[in-house]
Amino acid sequence: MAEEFLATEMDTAVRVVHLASSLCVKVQDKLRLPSSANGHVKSKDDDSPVTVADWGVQAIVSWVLAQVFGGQNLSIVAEEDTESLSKAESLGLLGAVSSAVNEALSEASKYGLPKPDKPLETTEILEAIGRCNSLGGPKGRHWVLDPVDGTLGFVRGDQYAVALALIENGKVLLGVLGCPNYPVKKEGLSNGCNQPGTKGCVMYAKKGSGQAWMQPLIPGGYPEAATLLKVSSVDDPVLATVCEPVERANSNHLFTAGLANSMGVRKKPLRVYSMVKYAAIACGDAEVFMKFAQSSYKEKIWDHAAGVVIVEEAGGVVTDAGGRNLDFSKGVYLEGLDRGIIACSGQVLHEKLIGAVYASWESSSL
Ligand SMILES: Nc1ncnc2c1ncn2[C@@H]1O[C@H](COP(=O)(O)OS(=O)(=O)O)[C@@H](OP(=O)(O)O)[C@H]1O
Ligand SMILES: [Mg+2]
Ligand SMILES: [Mg+2]
Ligand SMILES: [Mg+2]
Repeated sequence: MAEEFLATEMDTAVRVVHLASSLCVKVQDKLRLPSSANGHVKSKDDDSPVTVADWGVQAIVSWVLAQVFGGQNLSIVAEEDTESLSKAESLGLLGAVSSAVNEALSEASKYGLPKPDKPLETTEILEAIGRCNSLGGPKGRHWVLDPVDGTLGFVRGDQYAVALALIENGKVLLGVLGCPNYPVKKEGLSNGCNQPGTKGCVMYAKKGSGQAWMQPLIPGGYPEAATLLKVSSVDDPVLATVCEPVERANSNHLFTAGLANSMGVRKKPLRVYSMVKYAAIACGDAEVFMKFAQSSYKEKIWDHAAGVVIVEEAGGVVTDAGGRNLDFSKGVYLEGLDRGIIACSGQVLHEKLIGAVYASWESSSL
């Protein structure tokens, strides 16, 4: 019998996101200790934070993908690089990354993944991180990774996500989101996620399957059960929950409040770090997600690829503010994006929101 399309890719991606999420949980716990907080976080040139977890996840995902699919023709587009980590003054940080990576990889077989014969040397870890320097593009297969999305949320002990997607010829074929702090609902648990009282899940979907799935995160291993995800059936804006980025610098809160108000939304917006916003739409906890960054900012593919396919396969709609599909074929950036990104649980809310965008744009340029 022919193997199911992308079966190995999907299986590997889901398993490695579980493993990566376990690394993040441990690092986030350590960040709570005042003694290690500073040593595990660094500022990038744009003043955004990067942590042991960002580099650690990028290293293990890259290493596992290379083991399973061969390093030769592997293309990985990912957020982090090795520049600051390779500097002499970063020796302590590199040591912390190395410990986190080797601790996680020592558990890899519990996740059904390959495991190194001996702990990886720091040179191998830097190589794995540095290999993820592909620029993507319109042709061929590219893995797309945001090792920690919402790093600000991560360092603040809040929501964040591990996001891995596979793009082929510009289309997102599969997406996986690890959401270690996502509150898994009781209703979800009754359907097979049999870990009462836990938080944390991994969501995943394959393009065109019409299905999106959620597994609980379980400590130290890979779960048997998965639950089907479905977007909310609410299409009345009065009942809808709108989510958006926490930081004003990342999305225009005033503009989105105006849009929400004009489409008839009454509830206060839910401000959540990271692609957990896509997760909330996919599993029916929210109905609308909007992000309107400053016009000088170019959205990156790793901030959206996994979330978009999961929301779409769970029954939702994701477009730019002009109603067009996001274009993942142009390299690292979502080139040609019209103003902002909107994701809705269904067509009705989506049409109302697009209408509100047009009305507001016309009135603002009068
Ligand atoms: N100026 C600006 N405008 C818009 N977006 C930006 C900007 N700067 C960064 N980023 C990217 O936003 C990612 C975090 O988005 P969030 O939706 O999680 O924002 S927020 O943290 O809740 O405010 C964040 O992802 P991570 O770096 O992976 O955390 C960035 O890729
Ligand atoms: Mg990100
Ligand atoms: Mg990131
Ligand atoms: Mg970042």
